[in-house]
Amino acid sequence: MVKQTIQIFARVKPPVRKQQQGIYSIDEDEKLTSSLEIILPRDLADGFVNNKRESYNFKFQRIFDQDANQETIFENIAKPVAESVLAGYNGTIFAYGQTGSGKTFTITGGAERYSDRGIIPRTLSYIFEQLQKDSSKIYTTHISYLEIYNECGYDLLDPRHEASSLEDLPKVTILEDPEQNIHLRNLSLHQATTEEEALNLLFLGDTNRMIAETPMNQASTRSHCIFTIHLSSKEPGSATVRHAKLHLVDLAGSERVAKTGVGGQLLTEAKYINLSLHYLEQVIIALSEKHRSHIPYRNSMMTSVLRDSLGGNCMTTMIATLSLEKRNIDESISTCRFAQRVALIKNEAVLNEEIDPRLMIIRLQKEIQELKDELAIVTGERRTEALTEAELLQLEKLITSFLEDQDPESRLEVGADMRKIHHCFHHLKKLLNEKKILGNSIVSSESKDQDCQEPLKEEEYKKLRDILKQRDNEINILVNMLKKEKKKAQDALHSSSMDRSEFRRSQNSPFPPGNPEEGQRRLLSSASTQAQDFSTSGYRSSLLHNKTGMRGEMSLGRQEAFEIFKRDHADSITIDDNKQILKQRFSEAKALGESINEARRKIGKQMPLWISENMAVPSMPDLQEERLRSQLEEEKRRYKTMFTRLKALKVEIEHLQLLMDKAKVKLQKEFEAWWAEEASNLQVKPPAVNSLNHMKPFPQTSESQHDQSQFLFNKSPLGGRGGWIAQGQDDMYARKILPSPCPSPRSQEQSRTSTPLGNSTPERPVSSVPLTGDSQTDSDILAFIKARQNILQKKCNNSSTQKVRGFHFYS
Ligand SMILES: Nc1ncnc2c1ncn2[C@@H]1O[C@H](COP(=O)(O)OP(=O)(O)OP(=O)(O)O)[C@@H](O)[C@H]1O
Repeated sequence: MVKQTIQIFARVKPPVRKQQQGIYSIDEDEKLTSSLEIILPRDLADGFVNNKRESYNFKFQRIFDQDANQETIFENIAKPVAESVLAGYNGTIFAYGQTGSGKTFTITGGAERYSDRGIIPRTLSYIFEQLQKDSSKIYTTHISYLEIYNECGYDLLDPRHEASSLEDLPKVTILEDPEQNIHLRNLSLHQATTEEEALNLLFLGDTNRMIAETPMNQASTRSHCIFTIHLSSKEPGSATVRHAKLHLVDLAGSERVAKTGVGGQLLTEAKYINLSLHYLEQVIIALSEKHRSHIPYRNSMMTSVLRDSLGGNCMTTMIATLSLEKRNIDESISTCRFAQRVALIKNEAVLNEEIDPRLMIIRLQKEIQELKDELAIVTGERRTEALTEAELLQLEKLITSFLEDQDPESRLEVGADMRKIHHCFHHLKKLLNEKKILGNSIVSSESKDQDCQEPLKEEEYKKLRDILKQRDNEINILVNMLKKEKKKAQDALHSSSMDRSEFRRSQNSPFPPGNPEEGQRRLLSSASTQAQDFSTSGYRSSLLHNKTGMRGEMSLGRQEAFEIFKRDHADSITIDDNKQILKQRFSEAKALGESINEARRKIGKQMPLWISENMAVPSMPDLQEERLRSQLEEEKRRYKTMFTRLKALKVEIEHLQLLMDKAKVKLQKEFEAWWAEEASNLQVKPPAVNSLNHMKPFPQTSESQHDQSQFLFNKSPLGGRGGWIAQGQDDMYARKILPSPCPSPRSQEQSRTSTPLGNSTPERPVSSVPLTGDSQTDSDILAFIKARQNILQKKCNNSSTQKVRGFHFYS
């Protein structure tokens, strides 16, 4: 058992602007702890609720200042926890702090650079590396990803996510067994056999979390997320399995409601969040008080799930994320205060070992069968058939050699067959009787002779004594054998009743209720099928296609709008950068692959040469041999270095692909949100002639807004048919502003100047039409409109009075 208080660390986030930085100092001098001093600016101190102290001091195991990179955080905080998990102890790392203080950045990582990978991907990488190195045990790794939002649990890895939204999926609920162990119903476990599979699961969960978000539900800020690595290990042949869990927890923002100034739905959410963080605080206060017997874990889902991590069987670490900008000082002080209380909590981590019920059952079944066999022998239930002649002969031979053996320790081995044992007894009795008669006659004749003969020689006397001793031994051995058999039979009866109670006990294992063997088999088989589903990058791309697949169904205009949206989006720089880096890494990997093949080829060529040299003159190492040997060594070294680099590149490429995929999903999502918002705006305010003024710009950079205005007037979503897009309609309601049959002079002018590709129906006033989103149908509609316009145009030309109509919309 390892007793340890919860370890607390602090991480200071770099400020957005340097001038907003609050005043603080970190004292690293002390040996075991570091201290953080926060100086409250005078203006803030005046309004600060608790008191007017100007300086606050907090102690932490270590404080990481703004310049600490992700590698340092992993090495110092997460790696020791991962090591204890590998040793079989439970571990938890949770990040606590206000919104925007860097919890997600620390736990999951940033979305821009490979070097920004957070604790989860680095820990996965480390754990899988260690598992590969250790061949003395068989390891199994499963992943689960739980989100708690408004006190409801959601499985972020539920395969049904693709078909339904988060809210429609079955909620994860808590079950407590009689031993007060917590089980989570509807939370799926997915086997991950490689780092890549585990990263895919992380990506899948994060994407599902992002997809579920709406502007009204910024779940990432207002939900708690628990990514769990379940590790089981077992020595080959042993039925004892070690289970360890590592929870990596990204808590919701800890700010107080009053400050956030929220209302309505957001207030409800904030209340839930504050309530669950409040209950977390209650649990922590109760745990830090010495004589409290009741700890209110059950008050919230999060404290129930993290029960073991808080004052239980777990090595727990907290990271207080601090944003020490002036306006966030009071929240940071609250976070530090919370951490000080957490530091008082003592945990007791034990190795979680249990007998694998499946293996135990197999072993017991085998033993039972053996015992049954033996029991049958003892009770004579079986083998009633008489021994064959050959068997009898064989037995008698055995008895003879046993009797002739001078070794007093020798044994008569006939096996656990009562027929044979009985036969031995009979035979020995017969021999003994024969000897007796013979002996008697000898004795009588001898005694007759004795008077006239010499007394028995000492040697003969000794010989007879030995024979007697041997007989005694034989009898003892046979009696012992009989006793042993009887005892085994009794034990067999006893064990089978023990077996039943063991079986009952095993039902309290973490496997689903019911038959444990069946439960685990089901769990493993479903996990392995799911693992297959998630294992390949093909799965990831198909997932991405499904998540972003809306594009395939887009109307032409919407597609074009998306292209422009994408081009102007702030994230496109990151995507492009990552694309560039990916390209570089791919070509580096390709070059490395070629070099590796070359090195392998060289090694393959040099090896036989070296061997033949060696064979030719084995005992005389000459210069040539020495040269070949060092060349070979050099090639091998080069090969190893390149291979290691290639492996690292593969991981980096995978990660970059995940980052890009995630960015793409985010982009698509933002576009959909923007499009939908525009659609509802248009429905509220029917667009007038100058309705273009109402259109909301793309929610991006100023540069993009400039481009957007160009887009509005220069780019035609209809592939140069001479119209403009009226943004913001869902596919079914999308309206394309099309040339109206009777143009106003002004609009004609505008058309001429603003439509570069105005070749088909450009110089006409515009009108609109609802499109369906189906490209075939849309082009039919457009063809119809065009034909209609031609007719109307003719009509207009005939008409003597030309009305200025400007834009109008067909509905
Ligand atoms: N140590 C850091 N170095 C560089 N950038 C950081 C750091 N910490 C956070 N950031 C950046 O600050 C922003 C907010 O961080 P993050 O999303 O991690 O905050 P959070 O505490 O998880 O917020 P929320 O409660 O909303 O989830 C992100 O853009 C992130 O990249």
